[in-house]
Amino acid sequence: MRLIPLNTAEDVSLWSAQYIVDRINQFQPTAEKPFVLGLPTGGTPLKTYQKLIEFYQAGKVSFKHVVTFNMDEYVGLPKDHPQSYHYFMFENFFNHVDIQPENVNILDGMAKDVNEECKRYEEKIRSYGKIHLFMGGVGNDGHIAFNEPASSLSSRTRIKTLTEDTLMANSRFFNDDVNQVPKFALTIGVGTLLDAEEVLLLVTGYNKALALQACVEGAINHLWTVSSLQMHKNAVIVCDEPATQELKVKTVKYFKQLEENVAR
Ligand SMILES: N[C@@H]1[C@@H](O)[C@H](O)[C@@H](COP(=O)(O)O)O[C@@H]1O
Repeated sequence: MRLIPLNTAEDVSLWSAQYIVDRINQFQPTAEKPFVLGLPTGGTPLKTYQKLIEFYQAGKVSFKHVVTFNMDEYVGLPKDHPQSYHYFMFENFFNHVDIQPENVNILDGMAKDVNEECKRYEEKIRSYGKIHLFMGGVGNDGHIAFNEPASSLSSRTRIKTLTEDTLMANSRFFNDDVNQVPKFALTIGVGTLLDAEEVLLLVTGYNKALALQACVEGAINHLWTVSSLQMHKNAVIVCDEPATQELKVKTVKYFKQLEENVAR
């Protein structure tokens, strides 16, 4: 695991966007050999998307041969609902870059047969071999995608019931009315995420401090599904200073020193 402790959320967005751009450019994607990128929604990655758009506008990256898979989607929200993850992704990212719409994959939360939809999604990912880089955020309770506490650490894409904590946290997008938040979501599994070649996790703000502690210092535990990243061969976690509040000073120092050595 690599932990990159930065100062501000702004630093996290710039670092992560640059990292993604570098990965895409190193890969030199073509129509026959596209770069496969996993993507999250939420407040945390918003600025990363803005930076990616800026890099695209400056001619530093193209998404023409990038295929994307989003992590999750609410059940029962149509694609044009302003709080659906479909809407979020097109509004905040896809509409502003040169990605080909047929290369965008997002779970269909309106599917008649959700189990079939989840199976189809897994098969589509497999048809590309693997996801090269999966960017993610984390919930206050340590959930990754919508893998709520006690999700199996080998789970695959499926429907999940959202916890009270998540409904409360996400009610800020639904007029602060918890009753408007969908109770179910389709989500990639922890196993699906761990299959990616590389995972890039963004963690910002005080309210993520316990989740970051569980991820970096805690034992692997299904109650904090983000801790599963300890089993991944290539997990990079980028955080701001407020998110490190619950980490030991020694832990932060250790990872900072490692990064200084990398830079030299
Ligand atoms: N399913 C999403 C997660 O993928 C996201 O990581 C989390 C945190 O979102 P935010 O970045 O807004 O704190 O919210 C939702 O529950």
